[in-house]
Amino acid sequence: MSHGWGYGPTNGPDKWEEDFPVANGPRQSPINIVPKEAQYDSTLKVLKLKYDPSNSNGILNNGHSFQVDFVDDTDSSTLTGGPISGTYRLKQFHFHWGASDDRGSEHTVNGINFPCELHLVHWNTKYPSFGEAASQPDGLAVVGVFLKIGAANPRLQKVLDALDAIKTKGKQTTFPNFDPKTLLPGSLHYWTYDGSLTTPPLLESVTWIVLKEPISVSPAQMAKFRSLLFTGEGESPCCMADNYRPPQPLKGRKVRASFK
Ligand SMILES: Cc1ccnc(S(N)(=O)=O)n1
Ligand SMILES: [Zn+2]
Repeated sequence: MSHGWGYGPTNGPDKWEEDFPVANGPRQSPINIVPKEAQYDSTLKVLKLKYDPSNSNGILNNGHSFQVDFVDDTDSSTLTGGPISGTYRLKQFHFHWGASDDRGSEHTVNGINFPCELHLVHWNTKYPSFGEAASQPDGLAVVGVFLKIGAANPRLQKVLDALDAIKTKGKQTTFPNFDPKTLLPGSLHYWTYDGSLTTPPLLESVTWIVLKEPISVSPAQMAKFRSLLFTGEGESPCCMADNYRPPQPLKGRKVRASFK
């Protein structure tokens, strides 16, 4: 790719291997999850997510999605338990979504797409920084949450109300006192497998933890996601949507389930 990666016909997921050959590696993400083929593992622990709302810092349109960044210089917002050992700190959360409600998630379940998927990105504190951790096979843990069309989700609204201030690429604003725990479903039952970042540099450093239960999002709220732009101020506008990578080959990996 002569220009930066993206989701268009000339720089989208099928082209990423040109600059990021790991795109064809053995543990790429996302994947299609087939519940009947997932192995129940009774040794998997309960997920423990402990988030301090005062750690939420800012919200940024990065030109591929938008992300809410967290102060991660202490162990005040962490993920422990589940399939991981040790302590992983929350770095940021972001979403992937479709131009229409029939697509948008990265992971699929029995080949079914959801309109949107939330990713909460955490890094292993056995490494000195997120950047260091991202290059290690056990460096990152991402919790994935599906969003399903239904009633408007009041917990999502605070995030969506901030999007008017970050419409174009590079715009950011403050986003204090937000508890990402409010975005989680009632059940923390999950599937887990060894994978990668789903956007370049596609590093194979992610323990994926995909929650079985979706949270709701209304059609009007989905329209809010789609009101963002991939493009910067003054550029010809391109609506931010279809910012998802399709499922990748499993290549012999096992998906485990924390539930029967
Ligand atoms: C922080 C980060 C970078 C790239 N990709 C991801 S993702 N989509 O795998 O969570 N997260
Ligand atoms: Zn993501």
